[in-house]
Amino acid sequence: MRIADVKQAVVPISSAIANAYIDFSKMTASVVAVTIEDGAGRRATGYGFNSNGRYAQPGLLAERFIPRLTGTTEAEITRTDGGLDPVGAWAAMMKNEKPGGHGDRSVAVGVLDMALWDAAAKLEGVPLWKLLADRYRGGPADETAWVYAAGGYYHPGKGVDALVEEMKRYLDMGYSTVKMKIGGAPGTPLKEALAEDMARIEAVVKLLGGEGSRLCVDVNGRFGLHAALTYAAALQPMNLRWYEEPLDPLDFATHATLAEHYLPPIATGENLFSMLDARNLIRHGGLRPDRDILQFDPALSYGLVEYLRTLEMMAAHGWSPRRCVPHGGHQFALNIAVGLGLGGNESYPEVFAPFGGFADDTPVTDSRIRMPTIPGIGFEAKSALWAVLKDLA
Ligand SMILES: O=C([O-])CC(=O)C(=O)O
Ligand SMILES: [Mg+2]
Repeated sequence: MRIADVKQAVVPISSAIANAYIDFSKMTASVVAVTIEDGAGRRATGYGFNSNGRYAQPGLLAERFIPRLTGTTEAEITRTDGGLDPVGAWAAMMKNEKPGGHGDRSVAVGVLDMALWDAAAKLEGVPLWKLLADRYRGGPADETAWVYAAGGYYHPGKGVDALVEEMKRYLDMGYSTVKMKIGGAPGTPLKEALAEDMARIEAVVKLLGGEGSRLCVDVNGRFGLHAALTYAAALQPMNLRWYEEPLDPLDFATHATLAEHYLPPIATGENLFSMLDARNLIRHGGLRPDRDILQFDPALSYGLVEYLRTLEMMAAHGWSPRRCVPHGGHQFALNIAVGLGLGGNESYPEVFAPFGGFADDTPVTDSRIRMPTIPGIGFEAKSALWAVLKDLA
């Protein structure tokens, strides 16, 4: 195995939407193409990108991670069975990086890691979900994955009617569970903000036939403990599917306090970027392995090599992989969900195109989706995304 070529580019992933913490008017993503030669005359190009919510990392890629990857030896990136070894590539990329302080470096490594797994599966001629089930699960992959429609963003002039219309479109597409943003009126007195959000939530729950268990709400880390508890008291009787990122993602003790007072599921983790951060959440966040949801996004958090460590850590703490529903709505996490038996995956039917969304011709039925069978992650089967990636290599 030899790294023949690595290309990178920065592309916009911007739109006029906002959550409670940021707007996406200037959001960018890094995309990479990594070409591998296997020494037996076969070549494969894998592609990677960094999900949404963190910006493109061209400097880190150009200065540190691409040179380390192209400088790897055959032995470092070849498995004993002859296949490409993303684990060895990961170790080479992380040489001379101190522990802790993950920041944006986990994004740069995650982009390259995605491309390496895409290439590894292509070299073996199998879809990534199958390669993962074969290498790490020792059993068949799941036949379908549970997916839910994430949206409900703030948008200038968007009122309750437009929110309900949006959610109705998701139901018409085959999703039965949806997610909306809340907590997006900072500066408004808490009582008024809560009243406004409860009107938005109740309108969507009404559309869902009164079933709160089909709605997730996402605060994007905006609340402090007082606001989180005030909302929790109002939300608890609605029995929502989950209450997401109510608090700062790294404030573990405060999560533990909230979890003592809010009984239905809490979801968090999309802004934790390493196995060690995830372990701190499990150790100190007071989350409950029988109901809470972990949303680590492999594309933002050092890739699948690190995600495998996170799953191992979870197992050691009594957490099933079914508690994981990754953030990001991308095909990489969907392959991981099906191949490794996670609880499902996020989906963005109307935002973050073309990086969000799955292969063409894989319709969602009852909030479940099937995988394409082409080799790799399946980017070539998603025409809008392939149009962005294909000229990179
Ligand atoms: O709005 C965002 O940053 C995305 C997000 O939280 C999610 O998909 O859960
Ligand atoms: Mg979120």
